[in-house]
Amino acid sequence: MSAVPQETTTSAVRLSSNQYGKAENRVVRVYRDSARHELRDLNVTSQLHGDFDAAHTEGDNGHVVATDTQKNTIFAKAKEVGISSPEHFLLTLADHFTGEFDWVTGGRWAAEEYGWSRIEGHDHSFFRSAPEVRTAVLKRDGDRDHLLSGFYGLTVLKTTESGFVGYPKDRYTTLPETEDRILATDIATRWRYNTTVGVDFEATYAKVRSIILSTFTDHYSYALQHTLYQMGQKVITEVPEIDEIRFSCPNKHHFAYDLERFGLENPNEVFYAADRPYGLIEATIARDGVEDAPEAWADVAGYC
Ligand SMILES: O=c1[nH]c(=O)c2[nH]c(=O)[nH]c2[nH]1
Repeated sequence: MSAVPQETTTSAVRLSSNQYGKAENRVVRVYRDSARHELRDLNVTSQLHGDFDAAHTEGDNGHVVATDTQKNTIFAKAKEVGISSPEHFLLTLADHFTGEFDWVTGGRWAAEEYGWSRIEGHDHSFFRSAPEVRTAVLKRDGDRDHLLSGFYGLTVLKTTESGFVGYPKDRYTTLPETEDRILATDIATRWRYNTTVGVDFEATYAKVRSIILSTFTDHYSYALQHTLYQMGQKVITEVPEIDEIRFSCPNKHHFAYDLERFGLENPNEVFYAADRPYGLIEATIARDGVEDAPEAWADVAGYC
């Protein structure tokens, strides 16, 4: 039997949003201008927006700045411009790609930074020290920039000055009220700058981190929700360049272990640290009167 040629049909489609680039370039910049070396350790992703229609629809790569070229540019800029902060480095990349290629109208550049400290003050030996990973995401669309900074993985715990009472009780509620419990969480946060001009990103990062940590300690927490709100309120109050801050924080439950079975009292001294399930508390605190900017957050995975 001879095969009957099948008629193939193609649905009418159009190319909608697209972006492309090189993800997770692990660039380490060492400054060796003196015997006392400095170090920045980043994981950088570059993705371009613009007129790449023909590449998708025609197979014409005339506009496709190769992802390999984007990778090389990241390493070249680490040498030429240096890395004074993740945010400044991303702005450098954005200026380069939008300046160099007419059809590149914007993009998304993201970085994570890993913190190192000197081993006993040593000139050129370091240990990975920062408990948190610092993050930055820059989205450029024409002449509009959206810049998010943040961190994740900063684990904090307080052994008292936290409680949880007053919640509704129904037939499925078993949780006893407590006015004295452990409060522990891994802080993940991102904040949105209202400008990229004239900001000292290093100082601002240190300030926000410090506000978040000191706020965790400075009040009686009625719930993790209550604590996140206070952290956000303080950041927005004290940092005029920030209009919005988001938190995503697990409530890392610590249950007082039942020692009565062994004839022992346990006045909040011995706990079982459960790893799952965990409460997941997320909140955005925004400056009053300022419009939301959903496009700034569009490509951020999860809540923040
Ligand atoms: O800080 C808390 N927030 C909650 O929403 C909650 N729910 C719960 O069971 N424990 C807690 N703790």
